[in-house]
Amino acid sequence: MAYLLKGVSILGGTPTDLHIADGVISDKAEKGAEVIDATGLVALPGLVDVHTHLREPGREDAETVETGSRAAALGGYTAVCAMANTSPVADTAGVVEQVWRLGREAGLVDVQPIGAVTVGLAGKQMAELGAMATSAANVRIFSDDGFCVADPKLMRRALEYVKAFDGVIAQHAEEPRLTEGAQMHEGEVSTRLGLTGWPAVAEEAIIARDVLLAEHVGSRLHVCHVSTAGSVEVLRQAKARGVRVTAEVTPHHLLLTDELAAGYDPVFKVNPPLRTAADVAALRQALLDGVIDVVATDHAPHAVQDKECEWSYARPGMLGLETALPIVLSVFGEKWDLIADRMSIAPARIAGLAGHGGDLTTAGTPANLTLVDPTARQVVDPAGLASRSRNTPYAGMTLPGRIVATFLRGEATVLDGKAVK
Ligand SMILES: NC(=O)N[C@@H](CC(=O)O)C(=O)O
Repeated sequence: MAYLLKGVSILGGTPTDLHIADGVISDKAEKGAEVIDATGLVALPGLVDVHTHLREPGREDAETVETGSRAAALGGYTAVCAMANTSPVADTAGVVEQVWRLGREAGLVDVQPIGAVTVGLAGKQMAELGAMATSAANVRIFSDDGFCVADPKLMRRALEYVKAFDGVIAQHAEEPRLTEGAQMHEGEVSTRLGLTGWPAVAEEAIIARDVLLAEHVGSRLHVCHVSTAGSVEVLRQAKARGVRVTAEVTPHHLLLTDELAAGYDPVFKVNPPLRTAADVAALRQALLDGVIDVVATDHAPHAVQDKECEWSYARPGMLGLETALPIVLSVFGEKWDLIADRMSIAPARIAGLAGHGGDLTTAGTPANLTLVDPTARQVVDPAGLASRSRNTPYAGMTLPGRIVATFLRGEATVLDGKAVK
């Protein structure tokens, strides 16, 4: 299939014609190419999410690789990294290969499995990292996300181990003793509501420890869902010293605050919790500065019974894939170079996904891209989402930026704002 995107603006530049043929960007017109009128549309390299929960195997009632892939494509993504906290846990070559195969069968985005750091995410014994790395799934990111690798000796060994294949440990930074029973951010609002607090220092202490460990062993560390101003300062100092650390922030931590817990609606319960307006401001600045490298969704679908219940019983987590770009656009405006770097180029580099985050002006680049109408406004309707779950914190909000089309290796996965399959 060949396409001609007529009058498209690549990263907000002067309108031009973009040719796609044989899976790549082409420098010449192809006979019989399907013409898409792209006047007013912006082309971005396909978005890449380094932190997605797809729930398969085990919780197919909340999401499957296929439904999550469809949500991703509709959100402008061409690749997602699937977190390991499935059931069974993705801690063996067998499970990561299963997820990878399901992703290929769905064929809507590249699904790159993340492997667990420890067996069963239990934090006791290192999983078979080497076997996962050399499996067909070619795992490079390892994470116990949902849980912190709290044991410093185990963390050190894991960091050392992945050096052999240029892997990276993605840490869920949460000191477990400091967050026992935690329900929301520890601060004024938690005191007022009488909910047990999750103090900022529980995140900052682990990041501080881990950057020192990564520095000591000369290995790569990635910090998941950074949520506090203090964490930003720890990262800023570590990067200034040359530590090999990268970090992500979620769309929800760039927009929402702990005040939302006041209504006790569990849709706003998430881990790490929503923080204060001062934290939100620091995270925004850190993304602009590059102290935080990427926006990652932490797309965390949950079944109705796990969310529509009492706050303290609800699972933490929010949907993210279908709203990430609109949220980032609403926060930063049309900063296309920033958006392309933080949502595609840098995440592709961190995850080692060659072929994603490429230069759309160069012929031969794999045609992984998305077309956005920045002027369109859409009201978020949970019932209209492609995800199998409904736990979006943005219901009823009007957001800018409609994803019009997405292409994976030159094949449309989304056209006219609708999934092709
Ligand atoms: N981010 C979340 O709030 N939830 C994650 C895991 C976790 O980090 O707790 C999930 O898998 O649901």
